[in-house]
Amino acid sequence: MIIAIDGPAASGKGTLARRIADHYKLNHLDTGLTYRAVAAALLAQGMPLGDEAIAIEVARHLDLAKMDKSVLSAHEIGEAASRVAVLGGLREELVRLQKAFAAKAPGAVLDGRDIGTVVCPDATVKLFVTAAPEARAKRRTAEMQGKGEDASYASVLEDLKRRDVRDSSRSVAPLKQAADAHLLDTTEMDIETAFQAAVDIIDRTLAG
Ligand SMILES: Nc1ncnc2c1ncn2[C@@H]1O[C@H](COP(=O)(O)OP(=O)(O)O)[C@@H](O)[C@H]1O
Ligand SMILES: Nc1ccn([C@@H]2O[C@H](COP(=O)(O)OP(=O)(O)O)[C@@H](O)[C@H]2O)c(=O)n1
Repeated sequence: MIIAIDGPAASGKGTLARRIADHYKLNHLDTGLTYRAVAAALLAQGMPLGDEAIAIEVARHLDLAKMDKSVLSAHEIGEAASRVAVLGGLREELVRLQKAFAAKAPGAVLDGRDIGTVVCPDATVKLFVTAAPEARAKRRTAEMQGKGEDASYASVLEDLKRRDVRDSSRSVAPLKQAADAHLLDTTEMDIETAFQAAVDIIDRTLAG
């Protein structure tokens, strides 16, 4: 069983993906971390984020098990990740790794931007998780402040909107809802309510 979860930044897709994987005893891959890991490596080497040859080389040596979320979740790495994510050759390399992860038993939950459209077009269930930009910015600001990062609501909102535009308008694998994905708008839902809504959709789909 494969569950594909896509959506914009800070919509809650990662939180849902982790809980759903736990609930159905599936593996979980946060595919955003793969783009973040490549961006972080380029930044650390002082290389331009548009250097596709080096980005591909980094991706070829990427070990999914060694990606450190606590380091990679930094706000500026998210911005850099969306810049490398426009590179088609890099995407091919990362999608290869993501597909191999999804193929392993007993199945997986993957979250990202193009899971339902490109990585797992035949997923058992597809969710497109969204929320109003203001709700997402509020969540991300609280998350960053909770980790002691310096964050203002206004600048986080501006950054998220800019990233949404870049992710939705790029020519390769743009962020978009797959035709057969279920829309889950979590603007007015807390985490528990969103999780229950997702489980309802998944169970209904599995029951046919
Ligand atoms: N429905 C929700 N209501 C309130 N906060 C939420 C909700 N879903 C997620 N969060 C919080 O918002 C932040 C971003 O969630 P996350 O799952 O990391 O989003 P994404 O993976 O889409 O970027 C986290 O701090 C998370 O705990
Ligand atoms: N499947 C994916 C996952 C992430 N990405 C890119 O990677 C960036 C960071 O993704 P993320 O999921 O870690 O970001 P958040 O939604 O957690 O803020 C996104 O803005 C996208 O540009 C992508 O292009 N395709």
